[in-house]
Amino acid sequence: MRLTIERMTYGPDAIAHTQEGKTVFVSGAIAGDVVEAELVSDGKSFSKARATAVLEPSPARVGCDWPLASVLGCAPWAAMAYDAQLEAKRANVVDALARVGHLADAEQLVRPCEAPGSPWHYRNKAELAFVRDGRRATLGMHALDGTSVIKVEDFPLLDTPAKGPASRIVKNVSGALGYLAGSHDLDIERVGIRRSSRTGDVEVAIWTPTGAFPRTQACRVLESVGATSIVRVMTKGPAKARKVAGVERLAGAGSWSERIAGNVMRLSAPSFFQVNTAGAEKLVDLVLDALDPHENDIAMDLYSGAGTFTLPLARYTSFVDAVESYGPAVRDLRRNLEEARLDNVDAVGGDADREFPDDEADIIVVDPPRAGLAENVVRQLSDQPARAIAYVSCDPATLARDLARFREIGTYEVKSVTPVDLFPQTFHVETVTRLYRR
Ligand SMILES: C[S@@+](CC[C@H](N)C(=O)[O-])C[C@H]1O[C@@H](n2cnc3c(N)ncnc32)[C@H](O)[C@@H]1O
Repeated sequence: MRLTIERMTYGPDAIAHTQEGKTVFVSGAIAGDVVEAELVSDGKSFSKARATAVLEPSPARVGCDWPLASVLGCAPWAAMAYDAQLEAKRANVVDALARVGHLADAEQLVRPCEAPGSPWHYRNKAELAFVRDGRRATLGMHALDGTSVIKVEDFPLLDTPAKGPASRIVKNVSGALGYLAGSHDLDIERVGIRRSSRTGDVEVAIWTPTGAFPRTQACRVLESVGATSIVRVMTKGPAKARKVAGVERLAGAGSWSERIAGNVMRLSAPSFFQVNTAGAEKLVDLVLDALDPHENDIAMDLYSGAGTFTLPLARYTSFVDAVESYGPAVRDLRRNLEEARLDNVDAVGGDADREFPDDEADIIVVDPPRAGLAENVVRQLSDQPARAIAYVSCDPATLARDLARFREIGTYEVKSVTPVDLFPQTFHVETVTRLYRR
């Protein structure tokens, strides 16, 4: 079947229509391509297809030096020129606001997509799958089709120092664990690598179930990989709802630090931190710009994590109420505040809805996970006297739903939505929305 690709979805696929007008989600193609495609599934309202040949390439089609980009799930848009990626991300945000949030002025609200860093080598973190077949071990990434783990020794999305052992960290860790697997029953679920070219910190986190682990031997083989910290994160519970049971320091610092927006943040392996430091710094800029903090202000930071926005807000305001539900992140936040000598923050561990601060805030930042804000959090925020709310979101659809709820209640007006590209070569997009009190 010959298809002309119209646009990208908020996902790895692109969209085309058959001559009869049926929507087809096409993998392996980008907007502007004309492709030959084979049907993968044919549903009632839409079909799925896979491009088998590019008949006429899109003007936005570019070559990519990384051969694994098209097979791994981590760079599904790598065949698209970077400018076209930014435009497609903005279009997806407009589409979500219009379709999900029914915001008729979506096109006017959404600004051009910001591109704060390099389109490659931007990640401070690599998450690698570990699979064993007898004594052979593979450290790699899941293939786009989810059927296998492909060995990865070079990961060009990872921030890479020019020299030193840390420049080959993925290859080094792969070699070390492969060697160890030859003589030990290694029950490893995955391996996380965090690296900062700003602080020089490199952390290797080995995720395993609780129970026996050859820690002495693991330390010995990992000694020369170039890490400043090696930890074991122990997990328990059923596969789909695995919980962190504890973090054990195997060697070095036992945590990882990053410098961002004039602050140093120290993080334990399971705590959230944006994978793109330059991008996170742009978010801080946009949030501060939206909130315009004054020294007598009371600020609120819901879903604060380890303090990306809490620390700058604490420097510019008189007091910050921070709420974060994940224990290790709350501990990181308290330690980061202590090290920065900031004592004007109440760092509360708990759910943002149940632990919603009693204070009346002047300015508020919220940065929830993909699920967005609980309906009651929107209600509680709408009851606040704050002059401005900055809503940082990583999911355009839940953002759209929440903005529609803010509009319905009516105390806050949506002024603008700025997309920020923290995840080049992928469809993911972060946004900062400004809401001002009417
Ligand atoms: C997208 S992260 C943002 C963290 C932080 N603002 C940052 O930029 O590093 C979302 C955070 O919300 C936390 N979280 C998830 N559900 C929550 C809830 N119901 N109440 C409070 N925090 C929650 C997560 O643990 C995570 O740290």
